[in-house]
Amino acid sequence: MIDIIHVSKTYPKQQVKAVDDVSLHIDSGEFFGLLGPNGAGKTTLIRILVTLLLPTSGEVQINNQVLTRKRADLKKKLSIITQENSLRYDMTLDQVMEWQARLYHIPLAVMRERREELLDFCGLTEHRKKTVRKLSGGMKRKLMLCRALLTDPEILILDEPTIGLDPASRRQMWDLLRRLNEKGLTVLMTTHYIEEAQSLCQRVALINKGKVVRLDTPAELISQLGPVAVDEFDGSQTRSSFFPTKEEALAYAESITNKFNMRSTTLEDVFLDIVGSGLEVV
Ligand SMILES: Nc1ncnc2c1ncn2[C@@H]1O[C@H](COP(=O)(O)OP(=O)(O)OP(=O)(O)O)[C@@H](O)[C@H]1O
Repeated sequence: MIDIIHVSKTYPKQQVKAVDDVSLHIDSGEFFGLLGPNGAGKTTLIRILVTLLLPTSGEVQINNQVLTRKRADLKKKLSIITQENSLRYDMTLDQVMEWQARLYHIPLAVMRERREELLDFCGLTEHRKKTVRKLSGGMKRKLMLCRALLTDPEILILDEPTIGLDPASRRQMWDLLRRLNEKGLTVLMTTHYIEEAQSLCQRVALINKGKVVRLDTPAELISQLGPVAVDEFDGSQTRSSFFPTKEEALAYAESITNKFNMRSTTLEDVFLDIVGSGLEVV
């Protein structure tokens, strides 16, 4: 499990407070989402989680032990997939995995066995002799997933795992992540695709200006806003209103003259409501 305890980060030169007193507890086996607009502090927070950045104050604990750069035993439990494609284009898939094994001192025999399993799991076995430059965007993402799993982490951290992927590749990645989570892997991810968070995450934290402004299950966040939405177009823009029941939504819809559409509220509505409302902190 991960405990983020009163973590703040100020970038000294710019004096930007990117993360502002964030505390979060993420259980073992949880699928957890960090959502927030551009510049909210999500990437900074996950870089702190994997000790790529040091917090200005506060600490991170893994299984109740303080994480520092020197704690190789704790760092081994975490694996990160960053937003950037960090693969070498001249390497084959097999070579990418071998390279990773050497970096992490994984014995060759162990690497071979895991590589077979992981390439098969991600549906990449038939492409193993190709160089990275010949892979599609979706395949590259899957290879980054295989590489991140080679060290057999307890916690997988993903920064925008499906950015730039087409809908089919995105759903394939969702299935892989779901299956990994079902096997017990703790998953923490950031995403701008709110329907992705709604579909995958057991809990989400909404972050803005470095602070956690909401933390709950997607279903609870939707229920708090009102599970039935009425969109009305007033001739220049669409406005959404939210209601606890269909009856109340219908009563409202009948009282207006604008064209309307009634639908289920989504996590995206919650996100837009919070981000657009000046954000009161919980
Ligand atoms: N290396 C850096 N030096 C100075 N300021 C930075 C640095 N990295 C990020 N920031 C600033 O910190 C704040 C948080 O940025 P961060 O990248 O963590 O946000 P984010 O939520 O991940 O954004 P996005 O969704 O766009 O990836 C922003 O104001 C950003 O400009």
